[in-house]
Amino acid sequence: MQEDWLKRWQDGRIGFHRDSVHPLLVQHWSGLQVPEGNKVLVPLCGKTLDMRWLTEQHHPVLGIELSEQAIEQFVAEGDGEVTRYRQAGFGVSRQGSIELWCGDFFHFHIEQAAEIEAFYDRAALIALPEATRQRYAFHLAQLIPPGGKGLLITLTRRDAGGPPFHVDADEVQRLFAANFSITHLEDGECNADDGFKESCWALERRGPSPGHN
Ligand SMILES: C[S@@+](CC[C@H](N)C(=O)[O-])C[C@H]1O[C@@H](n2cnc3c(N)ncnc32)[C@H](O)[C@@H]1O
Repeated sequence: MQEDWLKRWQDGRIGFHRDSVHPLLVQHWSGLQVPEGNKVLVPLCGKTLDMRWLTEQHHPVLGIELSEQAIEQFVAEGDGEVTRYRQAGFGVSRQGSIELWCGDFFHFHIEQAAEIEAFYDRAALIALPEATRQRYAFHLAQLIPPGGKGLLITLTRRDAGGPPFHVDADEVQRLFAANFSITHLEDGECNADDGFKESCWALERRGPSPGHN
């Protein structure tokens, strides 16, 4: 699966990439009331421009992406000096207040996530096959502190293909309800060509349960 993603970047088959900021992010981020200065985790970030928009809202961003090519394209398309260093087995590229960690999201652990307070997932969960989505939801919960908030954009589709994979409201509940409170924000329009329909969710990491030490 990881090889497939690297190959996609090599071949330029990146139809998921948008050349403008995602409208659901612009519409719903402020409603989460994430304080300025809080660092936002963007798992499976590709080279999304949404990360630049988040920095314009005064959030430092930490993106994690398998493909070095994606990261190189992102920084080349941006402004400003790039600093590169290694940390915890990842190659990190920093440009302004965006740091991009090159490697497997599942190898990024809580020790590296100390400053993360929020997250943004567009086309990360839905990029993963069913068996990996449970692991993703659990891993994400380990990285977000109690009270931390995030915006999640999922997708449903008429057929059974993927990626992007079909993730419906029941699955969002199944995956996240144990660790997050979930608010459904909006369903987008169904695209007449491919039958894809996006949905947007606000998640808030639950605190430790009463009596839990
Ligand atoms: C569908 S794309 C979405 C990218 C971005 N979120 C966007 O909205 O444009 C999924 C991305 O996740 C990356 N990826 C897949 N599996 C990964 C993993 N285990 N760790 C880090 N990145 C991964 C792929 O290389 C690809 O760039």
